[in-house]
Amino acid sequence: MATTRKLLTLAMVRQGENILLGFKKKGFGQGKWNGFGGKVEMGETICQATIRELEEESGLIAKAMDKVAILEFEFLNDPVILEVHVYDIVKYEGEPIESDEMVPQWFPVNDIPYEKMWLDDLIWYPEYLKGSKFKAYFLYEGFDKILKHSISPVQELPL
Ligand SMILES: Nc1ncnc2c1[nH]c(=O)n2[C@H]1C[C@H](O)[C@@H](COP(=O)(O)OP(=O)(O)OP(=O)(O)O)O1
Repeated sequence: MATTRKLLTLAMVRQGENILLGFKKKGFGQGKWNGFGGKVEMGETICQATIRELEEESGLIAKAMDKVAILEFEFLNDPVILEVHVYDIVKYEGEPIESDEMVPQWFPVNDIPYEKMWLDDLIWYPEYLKGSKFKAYFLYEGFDKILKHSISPVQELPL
């Protein structure tokens, strides 16, 4: 089966011991808490898409960011691989506001609502919270079962 890749972004916003998550009101991942992001559109760089999606979904304007991970998601019997570029938003302006897609809320990092998040988050958030840079791969069967995964630290990530 020939595979195709879809590029997506995910912006992580942390302030000290708190992390900002958004409750997805509609679309893919509806009913889950997640970082802020979406598809990279035609003619856009991954960085531009990260900034646009963060503003659209949370109202925050990214001023400095650092790529921390690339996550690959494959779904059994689905030729589309999701390649999610994860950025730590180091500096931003504005206050979180509810959007059409997301309801933002701060959570203490030791009380992240993993039971209402993607299963894979439980695996890679701890790496992110440690400050590591990494690549990870997840093979899902449906949306609620991970058949296989790998996670490996890296020194550098491509922009
Ligand atoms: N498994 C998993 N864990 C953590 N985060 C994610 C996943 N799968 C994902 O797709 N994501 C992230 C990556 C993106 O940030 C969003 C999905 O974006 P989506 O809502 O599909 O993209 P938009 O461009 O905003 O969508 P529409 O506006 O076209 O509906 O979840």
